[in-house]
Amino acid sequence: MELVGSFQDLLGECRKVFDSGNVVDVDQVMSLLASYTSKPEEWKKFAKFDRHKYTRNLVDEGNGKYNIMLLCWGEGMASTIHDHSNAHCFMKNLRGHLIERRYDFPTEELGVMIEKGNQDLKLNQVAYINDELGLHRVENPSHTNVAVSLHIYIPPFDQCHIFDPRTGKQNVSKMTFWSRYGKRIPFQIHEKTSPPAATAAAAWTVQGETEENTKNESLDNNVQHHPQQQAVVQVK
Ligand SMILES: N[C@@H](CS(=O)O)C(=O)O
Ligand SMILES: [Fe+2]
Repeated sequence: MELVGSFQDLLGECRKVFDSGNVVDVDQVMSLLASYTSKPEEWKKFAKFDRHKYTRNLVDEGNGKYNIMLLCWGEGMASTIHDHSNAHCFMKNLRGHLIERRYDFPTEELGVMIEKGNQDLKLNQVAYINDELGLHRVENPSHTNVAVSLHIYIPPFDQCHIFDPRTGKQNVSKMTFWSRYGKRIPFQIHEKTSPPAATAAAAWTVQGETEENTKNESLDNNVQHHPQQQAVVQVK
């Protein structure tokens, strides 16, 4: 495969590939993503960070067929264990270092979820997951550097399941964009789709946290690198 020259070219190539049929050739898309060398000046207008949680920034709505977005991870930020609503999920590291941890769907007998493998996603590396391959969570392990990843979801989805790592219980999490096409989305109040807090509360306890500061029903889940500090909890 030829090298993709720029971020804009990559978006154009994705459009061609995904418009050309209904079958997703995973290897082809992975090679396409791998062939682009990240240049921050080409994508930085989409990369908008928040202090408290990782952000999802829409780059291309893909004619309704797929979504391309940049995810911006502050120091120590992470997602919690989640699925991808039966979509294909491609990701590529555009900046920094990320770790992807994988899990199986919990069985009927719920219990602590055990990581079945993990991979480092170094700069420019590409990964792929779908629900048949299992669940995952992603984290920026750095205390000092931010990270940015490009994600492609085909078909697009706006909610997924999140899983309590201690019990395997699942909840629905609505997913939103922090910005679209480089423009910040005005503050919105989102209806909660999850059951009452009691069921979700347990989902977010990271080692060392108290129950009180863990009521969080969203997909983001900051890693607590400094046990002496309290983890920041997003309140929607
Ligand atoms: N799938 C997650 C990001 S990740 O942790 O893979 C999302 O779209 O927000
Ligand atoms: Fe994911």
